[in-house]
Amino acid sequence: MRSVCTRVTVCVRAQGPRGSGRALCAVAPQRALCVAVAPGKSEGRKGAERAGGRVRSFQEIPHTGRSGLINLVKFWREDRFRQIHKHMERTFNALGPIYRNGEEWRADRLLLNKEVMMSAPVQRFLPLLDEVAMDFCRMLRARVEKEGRGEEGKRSLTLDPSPDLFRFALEASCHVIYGERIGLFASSPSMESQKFIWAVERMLATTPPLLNLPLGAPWKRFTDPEGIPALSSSRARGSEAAAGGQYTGVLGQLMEKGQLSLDLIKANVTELMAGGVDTTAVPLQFALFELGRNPDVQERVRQQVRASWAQAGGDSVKALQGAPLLKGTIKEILRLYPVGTTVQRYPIKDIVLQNYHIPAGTMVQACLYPLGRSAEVFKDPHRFDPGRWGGAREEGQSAGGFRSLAFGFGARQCVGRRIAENEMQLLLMHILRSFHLSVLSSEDLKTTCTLILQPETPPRITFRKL
Ligand code: HEM
Repeated sequence: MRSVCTRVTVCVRAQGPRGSGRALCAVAPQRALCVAVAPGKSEGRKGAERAGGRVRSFQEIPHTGRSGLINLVKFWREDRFRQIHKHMERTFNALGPIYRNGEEWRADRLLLNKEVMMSAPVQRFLPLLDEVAMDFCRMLRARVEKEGRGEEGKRSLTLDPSPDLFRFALEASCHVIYGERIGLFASSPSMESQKFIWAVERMLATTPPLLNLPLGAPWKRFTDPEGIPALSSSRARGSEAAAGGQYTGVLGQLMEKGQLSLDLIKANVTELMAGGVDTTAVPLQFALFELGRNPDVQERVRQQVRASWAQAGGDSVKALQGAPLLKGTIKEILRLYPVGTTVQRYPIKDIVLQNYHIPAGTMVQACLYPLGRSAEVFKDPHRFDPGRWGGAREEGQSAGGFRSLAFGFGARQCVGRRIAENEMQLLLMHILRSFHLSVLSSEDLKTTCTLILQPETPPRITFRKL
């Protein structure tokens, strides 16, 4: 294993609702270790040296000098959780993910993977995402034309796109999960859609406080059949559509195949909904900002998109394949702004990290924010460069695999990964074909950690029609 530095400090246990294992902040664990990947070069930093060849004990790991509880209280008092990613950047250096899962969980997850991770279902739901991405651009073009400045056909409009990006992510998630549009880009959504939108908004708003409490009434509402309004109608519609060979969405597919119990389907669909909205809406804000403040990069990505679009004859799915810089843009955004700031694992047996002994059961967190901004891992780490994720490895860089951990890794990696990647790439592709992007100020965005990493103030973007 590579040599890494370790540094213990206050840790928050990341545990999603219903023990989902998602990257969310909650209470202090009994024993925890935060780490960020660093290559062998880091050997020699404080605490990293070998102790006469022996493996150092867990107690010898350098720490902040306070007990976890005192640290936690201090964090609460000073409201430093919002800046925990910066705190990690200052304080952590190291790595060590390993993990376990029950057999039962694994069997269910493999069934879910068949609907959302494998290439065949992804190909089936891509057109659904594309339809929403194209609608978003149509809506934005109409708005720029109506409210923008400048000569007709070339108008520009400066706005905070975050509410529209949230609506886009919600509409796209619903289309893939339920196989149905909820009409967020329509001038007035139907009452059923409106109720659903309120339910999802409530679910997202009640999640952070509930992380510190046992499963409570607000979350239970989402596990009741009424909490998933689309469930019953989807069942009826699903069998009709499936009979006609039509793609019915993830929910329809799961119900059609009947391999998971209804309870598990409800749980998984709820989790997909909870995990799939702001996780994509927020990186899209960062992406528009970075493309806006890096016009040369923006132009390079646009040229590739245009060439690929022309070659694909206007087929979005094919065009994506010919524009790897779009994928690089997403990877680059998640490197600089990892929406979930850590990935956690509990080693099932004792391990050695950076020559320290880590007992089994210690929660080990890989801290993605400092990892993504480390000069030891990425050349010129503060430069926004989608091209760095292309085939050729950067000079002096080690194997790429664990440099991109924003979606986690292994069997427990983000189950919505393919949805998220494609949804974001498709939207950026259509935006770049339609608009030139710029920002009023190219100063770094201030970020805050409220459940996920996001801008303190959403950036305003100028969209100029092309
Ligand atoms: C840029 C977007 C996203 C990022 C960066 C992200 C990141 C992550 C990470 C780091 C994990 C934990 C993985 C691990 O421990 O190895 C996770 C889990 C999860 N994500 Fe995402 N996610 C994103 C989008 C989505 C979307 C769109 C959905 C749903 C459609 C989703 C649903 C989930 C679920 C359900 C889990 C729990 C999986 C399990 O434990 O089996 N995520 N995500």
